[in-house]
Amino acid sequence: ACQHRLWPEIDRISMEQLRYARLGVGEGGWQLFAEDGEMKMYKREEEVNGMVVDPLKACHMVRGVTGHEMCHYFFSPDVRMDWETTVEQMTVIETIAEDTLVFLQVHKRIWPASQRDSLFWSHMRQVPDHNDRDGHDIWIVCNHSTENPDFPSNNGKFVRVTLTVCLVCQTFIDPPKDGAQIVRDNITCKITYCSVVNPGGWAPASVLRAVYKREYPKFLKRFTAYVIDQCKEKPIMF
Ligand SMILES: CCCCCc1ccc(-c2ccc(S(=O)(=O)CCO)cc2)cc1[C@H]1C[C@H]1c1ccccn1
Repeated sequence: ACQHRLWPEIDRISMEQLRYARLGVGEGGWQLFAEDGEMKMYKREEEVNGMVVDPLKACHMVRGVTGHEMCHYFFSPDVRMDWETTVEQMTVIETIAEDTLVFLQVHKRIWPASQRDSLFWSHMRQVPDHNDRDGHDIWIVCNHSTENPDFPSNNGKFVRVTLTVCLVCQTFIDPPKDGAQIVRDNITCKITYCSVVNPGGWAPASVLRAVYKREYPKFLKRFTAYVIDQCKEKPIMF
């Protein structure tokens, strides 16, 4: 992977997104727009050329899974269609490394806008976390739009969205008493999910904001429930 032409960009954007995810929501005009238990969703209202591109930041605490497990299932193409209900087709068009893939996805049409597709590299990485006392690493998956001459955007069929997404997960362990073995009940995963999606072509602001408000909470709730369900009978992947 390190000699691939995209590697410098992949490395830079992944680390930029890690820093961005770890910034609090206290400053920068974030407004809380959805809450569900431990999940809090914030957005900023932004437009580019009259198109809504509202950045989103979701913070969540999930008990019983590790950050490695969360990122593993988010990254894996094999299970993508099990939890990603807003995607009609998903293809891995390039394998840059075992932790770095290029996806082409056709998204379900959102009436009255035209149907979208997305083409992005996806990179998963473990990052040592220096200021974490119990020394548990951070796992991140970063998805960022890219181009590929074999799959030109706006090929007449779909409008190509551009996106940058990151899922940053940190595992916290509440060690059991008397040195007993760690079980899932002793584990909590702190999740920060950030996304900026440019719709790629005009779509009514009211439609987009309504879709974002409906789809993002559903998406994150469904994904985290999926991972909890997949992991509960399996040995812990730290
Ligand atoms: C007129 C609609 C314009 C934009 C539609 C659109 C496309 C892709 C995406 C998107 C692309 C990737 C990701 S991911 O986290 O990398 C996982 C892999 O699939 C997530 C969401 C979002 C939206 C925006 C609707 C919004 C929306 C939000 C959550 C689910 C579905 N739709």
